[in-house]
Amino acid sequence: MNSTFYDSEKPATFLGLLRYSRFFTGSAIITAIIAAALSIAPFYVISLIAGELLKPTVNPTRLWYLAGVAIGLVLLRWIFVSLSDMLAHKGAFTILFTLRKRAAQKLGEVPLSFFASQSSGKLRRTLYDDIDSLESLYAHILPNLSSAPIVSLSALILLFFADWRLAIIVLIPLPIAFFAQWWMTRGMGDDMREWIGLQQKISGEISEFIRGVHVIKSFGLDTRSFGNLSKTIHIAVDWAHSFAARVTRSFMTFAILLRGNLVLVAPIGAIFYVNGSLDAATFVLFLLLSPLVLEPLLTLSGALHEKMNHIEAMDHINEVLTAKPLIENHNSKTPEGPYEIVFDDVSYSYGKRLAIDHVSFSAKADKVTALVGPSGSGKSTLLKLVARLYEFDHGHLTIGGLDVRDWRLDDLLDKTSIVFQDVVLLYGTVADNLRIAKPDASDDELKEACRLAKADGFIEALPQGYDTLLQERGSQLSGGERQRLSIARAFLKNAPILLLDEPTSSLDPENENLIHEALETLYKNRTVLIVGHHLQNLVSADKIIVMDHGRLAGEGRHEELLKNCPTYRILWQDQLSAGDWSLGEEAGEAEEKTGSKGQHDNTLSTQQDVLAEKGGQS
Ligand SMILES: Nc1ncnc2c1ncn2[C@@H]1O[C@H](COP(=O)(O)OP(=O)(O)OP(=O)(O)O)[C@@H](O)[C@H]1O
Repeated sequence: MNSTFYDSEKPATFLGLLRYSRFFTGSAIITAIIAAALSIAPFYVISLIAGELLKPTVNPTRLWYLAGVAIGLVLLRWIFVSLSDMLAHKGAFTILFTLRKRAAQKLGEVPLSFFASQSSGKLRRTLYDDIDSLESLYAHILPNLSSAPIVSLSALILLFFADWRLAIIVLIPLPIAFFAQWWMTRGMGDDMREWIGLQQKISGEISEFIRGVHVIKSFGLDTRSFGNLSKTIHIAVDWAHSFAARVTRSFMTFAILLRGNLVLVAPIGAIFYVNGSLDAATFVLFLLLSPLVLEPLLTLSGALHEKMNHIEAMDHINEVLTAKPLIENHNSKTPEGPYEIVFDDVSYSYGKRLAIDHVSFSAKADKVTALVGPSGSGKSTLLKLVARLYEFDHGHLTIGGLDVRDWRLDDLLDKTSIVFQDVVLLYGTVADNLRIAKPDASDDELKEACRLAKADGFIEALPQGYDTLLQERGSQLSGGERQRLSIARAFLKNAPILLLDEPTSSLDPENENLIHEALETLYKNRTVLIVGHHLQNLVSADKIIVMDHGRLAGEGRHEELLKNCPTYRILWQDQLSAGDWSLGEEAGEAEEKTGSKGQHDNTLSTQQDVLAEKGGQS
């Protein structure tokens, strides 16, 4: 992650990217220019043949000779065209590959907040479509652009040498065509931007559609219910029709005017021929070459249209390439531990939305600190700040005495195990997914970690056990199974800092108890920061931090908070009510029980105990 093979944060430019493939693209341009020069030569030879044929006595040997030369030149031109095409494609794919690698490297360096500001559809379009679209630039447009002027210029020079009067006639449509083109394409740059914006919108909405299709189905709705997507597609189709009509009109006018020079050259050349001021061979040469003088301008015009697309694509690519990476201080020495985590007046906003508001607290080394609070109060954000997935805006955050921004990122990730609510499983086997936590883990280590995480049972029941290929995002596993795999990863990694964001949120009560036993083992001698909603599972935490609307509402042990922290008391009471029993007597029972369970009771579930008792009684 630390090694960069490019200038980080520098935007890419069309010319700058050529340095990734100097040899191939340079050779492609040279061979395209040679091919262009060769494309004029056969016409000259053909005009000589025509002149020969119009002589009173035809020399067959010379005719055969000239025909042979013309065919040879055509063949030679095709060899250079093919060579140029092959080299240009090699060059283009080298550039695309390097650019994609550069973008992927940058995505690995930016904080998670970068992804929050981009829709996944847009990002995918940038990495795939926008980068792919540059292929036509380097493989086709660039060689064509380099050779087109050569064809024009060499044909024009030849014609000026042959007859300067008629050569001027050849050029007459040029200013008229340019004026017409400019007139008809005014304001199209903005239209193009609008078009690209529409495409991005569709791409984003398609991603939403795919992500949300199960919700649509589960509510018995059909695809017509995706009003936004279909509305955007209809707007895009109407827009594309009217835009295509405008582009076609302007392009056709330009093309007709440029190709129209023959309309002037043929009659005026005929007059010159009849009055004897132009010989037959030269006249034929003009008839053959006149269209070629201005025709390459059509290539140039097409390339300019394409360039608008490419400018837009390059803007998107540069949004990724110039994104600010996380700053690393490579000189700092990673602390050896113990790893106390201290928030000192820390604030963080998602854009303009303040999520953490001047929060200060410490999570003692090798102790369990629980983060609780109403939904949206900022608990998960605090965990993400510790793992530096987001960069806090204000205050200080230290781990083991060192500012988190001074930690080497690799070391920080190395010392931290994270279990999130949304478990990310990648395409690969169960074992591959586990080894993300420890690439060199032996099979026995995998099995031991899974045993501790209570994941061994279901893995062994899979068709190929640890070698079972997981479908996309592990969709053949239940939420609880995916979560247990994630906990197994934490066991495997064996890091001294443990960040858990509702690790048991997808588990049924039976599994939840099992996992809590497993987690108790995992907690030993680690600094643990755990976000949880089920307070009854957290009452024996060494410290509980209560968050409310991004602020610290209280801190301490369960009993202290029940007395001193209204937010906590409300949360606790809400949970007792949600447990389907009244707050009166039984809530009191629960509190009493909590108090009586002592400071280091490992069975964390007060409410479950009470409920179990209720079950036993009934
Ligand atoms: N990526 C994001 N972009 C914008 N706002 C966000 C983002 N993630 C979270 N927020 C907002 O920040 C605030 C804190 O969110 P956070 O997820 O930290 O809360 P939480 O206490 O963990 O919530 P929950 O218990 O529901 O998981 C919320 O108001 C949330 O809407």
